[in-house]
Amino acid sequence: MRELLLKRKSRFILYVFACLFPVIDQVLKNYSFALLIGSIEVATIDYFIKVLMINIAITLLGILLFMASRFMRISYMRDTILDVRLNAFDKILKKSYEGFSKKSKDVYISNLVNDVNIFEREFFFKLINVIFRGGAYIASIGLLMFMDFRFAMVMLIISLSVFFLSKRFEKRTVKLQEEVSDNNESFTVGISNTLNGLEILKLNRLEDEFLYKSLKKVDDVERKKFHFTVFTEGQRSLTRFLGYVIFVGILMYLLNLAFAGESITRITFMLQLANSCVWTIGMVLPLFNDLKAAAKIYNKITKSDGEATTSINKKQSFSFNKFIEVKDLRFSYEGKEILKGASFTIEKGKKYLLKGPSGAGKSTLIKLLSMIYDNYEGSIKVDGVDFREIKEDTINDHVSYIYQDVFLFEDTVKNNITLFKDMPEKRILKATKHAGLDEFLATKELGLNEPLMENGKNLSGGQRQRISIARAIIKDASLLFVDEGTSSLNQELGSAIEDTILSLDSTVIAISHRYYEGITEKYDYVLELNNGQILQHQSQDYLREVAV
Ligand SMILES: Nc1ncnc2c1ncn2[C@@H]1O[C@H](COP(=O)(O)OP(=O)(O)OP(=O)(O)O)[C@@H](O)[C@H]1O
Repeated sequence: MRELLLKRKSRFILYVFACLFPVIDQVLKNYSFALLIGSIEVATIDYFIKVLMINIAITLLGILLFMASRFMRISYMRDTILDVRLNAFDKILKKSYEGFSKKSKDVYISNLVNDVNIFEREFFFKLINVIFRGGAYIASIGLLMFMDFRFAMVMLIISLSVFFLSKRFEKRTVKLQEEVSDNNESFTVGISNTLNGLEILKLNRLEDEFLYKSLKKVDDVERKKFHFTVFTEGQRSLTRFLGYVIFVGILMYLLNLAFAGESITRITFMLQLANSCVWTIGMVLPLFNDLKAAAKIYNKITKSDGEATTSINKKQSFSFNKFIEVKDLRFSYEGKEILKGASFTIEKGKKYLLKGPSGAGKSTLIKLLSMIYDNYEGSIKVDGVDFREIKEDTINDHVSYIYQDVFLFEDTVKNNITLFKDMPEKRILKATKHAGLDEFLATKELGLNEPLMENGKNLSGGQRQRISIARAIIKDASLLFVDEGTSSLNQELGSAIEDTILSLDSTVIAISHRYYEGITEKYDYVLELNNGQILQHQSQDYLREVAV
């Protein structure tokens, strides 16, 4: 939190000063009010007019101070909130794929929207109040020390006692704010799931059931917010009540001074200063707890979860010229063993067809070979270098993927294929031709510049798949992973695309449940995954055996 506020140190100091401007205004107003009351005692029209002029001048000064304070604070707050959003986004982007996929993406959306909003709403509003009230308290107690040292010391001791009392509420306040944040996450995930499956819900007339579930989640969020508000307001009420009790004591003491002959102006001014101390006790102390809660939210959305987000200890870069050797590979999901000592070798330039029953672990194996997971046993080495020593980001330039689930950006066909890189048009057209996109592009007035809707909503499944295939082809990567890459294409196009994939120079490791006559035989090897083990076959032999 401190590093965020002090990132712009001089502007933060200016911000604190700006928050203190109203303190000057308040002290001056207290004094001018005391003069006004005191004018009853003096009882001359000249004195009254003088006091009135002072009051008007102080009111005008107050307006100027308010405007200056706001102007000086606003840009600092705006830039700091922008930093919070950037830091929160940065934390998500720096996550490893494995770390990222542990939570639903909607949790991250909730962090970026709900939590940032909580922070924005709570933090600066509370901070300005703490600084202003804290400043007013120090100014008031300082002036009181000049006027009546003993009285000021008693006020100080009372304030410290209430401060320690309110500290006892801190833990619970932070916890309740965290619960609000967690419930916001769960609500966002629930709503997103409902919207994602809306088509199925409508077709099966399940809307009411899901509406009820959503309402329940809204209810949970609101209940948590209510608990938080009740608890924080409860604190405020308690400290306010203590404030009233203290105020009655102060009033009795000042009445005694008045009976002893102290001037009305002085007594009124002391009353105003003491009042400002009492209100500080009543209002600032609970705000400290609210600030702590907002800071906790900031840490939650911007600080690392403790998982390794970068590969700082890894020194090697990915380079694949000969072999990838997998030895005795074991991998489990939460105790469920998927790979049980698989060993095989991938030779550069060869084409591998990964076969196995549904749920055998084929996609998992591809994730391990593309360095998405690293919590495995055994070893994976590329040209003799252990995967665990290779920086994850260095593999990206060497690997392409064609998956069944295609992600498309809300941008042109061209940018979706080149992934926003500058590439010669000739190279793009070659890739679109190989991916079977020519016919589709010919129907579009803007051709490659045809805009796509969010995730390619305006395309058919096959068209989306072909764009992803062109994206993989154009990358010209040394290693190409294909997971059911042609499943949404018809037999004719699927076989043509698979033929294209097999004609690339890349080493191909593909999962496919489809058999294309005369094409599938072009794979060099079949890796058969069964019961966590890999059996490597010459593809011709394997396919002949299966056909029999
Ligand atoms: N992130 C995950 N967390 C926990 N279990 C998982 C996860 N991903 C996959 N599994 C489980 O691991 C097993 C292997 O899944 P995987 O997707 O690798 O199989 P597959 O052979 O590709 O299956 P299919 O041919 O049906 O796509 C399955 O039982 C699956 O339920």
